[in-house]
Amino acid sequence: MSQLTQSPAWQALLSHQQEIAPLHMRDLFAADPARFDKFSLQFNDILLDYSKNRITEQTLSKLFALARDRKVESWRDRMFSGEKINFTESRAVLHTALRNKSDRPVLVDGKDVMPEVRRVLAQMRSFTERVRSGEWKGYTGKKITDVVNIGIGGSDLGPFMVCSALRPYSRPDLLAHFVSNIDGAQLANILEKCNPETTLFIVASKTFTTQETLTNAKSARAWFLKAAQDESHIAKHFVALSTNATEVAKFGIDTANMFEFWDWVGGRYSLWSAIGLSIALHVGMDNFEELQQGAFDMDEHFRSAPLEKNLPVVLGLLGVWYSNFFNAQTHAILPYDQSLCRFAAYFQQGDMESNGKFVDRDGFRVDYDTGPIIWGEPGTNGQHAFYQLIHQGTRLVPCDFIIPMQTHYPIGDHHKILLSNFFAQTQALMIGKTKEQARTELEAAGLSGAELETLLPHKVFEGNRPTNSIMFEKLTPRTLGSLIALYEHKIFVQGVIWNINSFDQWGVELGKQLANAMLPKLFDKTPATAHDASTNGLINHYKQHCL
Ligand SMILES: O=P(O)(O)OC[C@H]1O[C@H](O)[C@H](O)[C@@H](O)[C@@H]1O
Repeated sequence: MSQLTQSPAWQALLSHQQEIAPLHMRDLFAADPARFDKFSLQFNDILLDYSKNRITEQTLSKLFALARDRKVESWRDRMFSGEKINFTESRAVLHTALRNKSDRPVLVDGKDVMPEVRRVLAQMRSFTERVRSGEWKGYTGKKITDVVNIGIGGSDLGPFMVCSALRPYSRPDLLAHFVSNIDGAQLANILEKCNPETTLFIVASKTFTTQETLTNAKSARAWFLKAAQDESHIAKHFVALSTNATEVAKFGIDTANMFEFWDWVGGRYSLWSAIGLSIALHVGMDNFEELQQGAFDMDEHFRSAPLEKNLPVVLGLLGVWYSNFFNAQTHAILPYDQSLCRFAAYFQQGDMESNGKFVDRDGFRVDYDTGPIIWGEPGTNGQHAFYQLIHQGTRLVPCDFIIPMQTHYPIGDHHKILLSNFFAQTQALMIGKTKEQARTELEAAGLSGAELETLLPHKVFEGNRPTNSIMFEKLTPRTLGSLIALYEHKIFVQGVIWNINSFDQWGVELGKQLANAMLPKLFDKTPATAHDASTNGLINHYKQHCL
């Protein structure tokens, strides 16, 4: 048994789970009118209601004891202070420094990184202002109308998610597009909409070695040069966001047009860095800094609030409760806000790349589950697609429901309808519908006898399905910043409890290695023999049909 699973705090939760499992939330609510007040927290304009969880006060105190036992607070302080907690890459983890709005220095290897952070922010401000004002011109003297961010993973998902979320703050004459997939379809579809004279390409890659990004960027350059004819025009239409100046120069982008960030920024935590340039272009630098400010607000809360009042800690511990003590395999993120349509996709990388690890910090295979499968779609679309399983399936699916109280798009009573669905779904998942209630309803509808009995079991909802509800005033840049940081720190808390390194991602390497080795063999007819029978068979099937 691992240190974690044999710890008294873990063992106490294991036996406590036996007491909680038979309890139904509707009885817990009936027994305690103050349950909402006890189990909800407010941070700025964000309300977190976690009362619809299978918990009692005892559960929480045992979960907080686990957090203390795992030294969550000291790990948190080590992260903020620039210690190299990403030990497999020997790196500090300092996305929080990128949005540090205080005058506190942040030291890496004894050197304050804040002057560099501020230098790049100023560079971003001056560049975005020139582009947005029209002072920065394309090669024929026209202003930029389209920005195409070419990147993948952390160099795509964050900016894409935020640009979609903050669309109400954007200008219609400066559009942001995103190309990530190596599948030429995506690049082709976007280039179709763009004019080379007025398009700015942002090549976003932390390492500047990522195959997809470099291939897409080369093709974009070829498309551009076909019109512009002259390589000297590239400087007006291509900029790079990277930690790797050497590779940027090799690619042919002048390093004067490079916006730098640093190896202590993880790819999936990089939207706060120069990787956010497309956001700053789309919504303006003031709004980008507001987004950072919102994240900084949450950082301050995470650093200073007692665990019991700490939103990221509470969310993290509830996730551990279901993953490890109720065997929940997944966690759904369900924003009732179309603008957050990429929020779950963003945190698929954020969470699954961070905590999808089977080896602990000491190199041992864990004997407990780590990161859950993250998924989700905006409400109400999900209701008409997969909610059936959440309501009546055999699996426990803890869900986060997220909604702004005010909409940027006040059309008729759309938003009230959206809100009513939001309120109703978490209630339905909690309360369910008993056999007796279902029977009464069927009888009221005129059914009886065998007909009623046949239908009855299908009309029962067990309920007792856990949800968190997150409500906030309006999806502003600042609130969005706080929300993203909330989830980032939740992931951190869980990684600490599970004793894993949440900041490396070796698991993405093997597939890349094998693909690189295979690529040169896809150009001639020589049958593949070097692999297993399935892989040989697939490659040879392709060769027979296409070469
Ligand atoms: O920014 P890049 O260096 O191009 O990396 C892009 C992405 O690719 C990698 O495979 C990692 O899994 C991601 O964490 C990263 O965000």
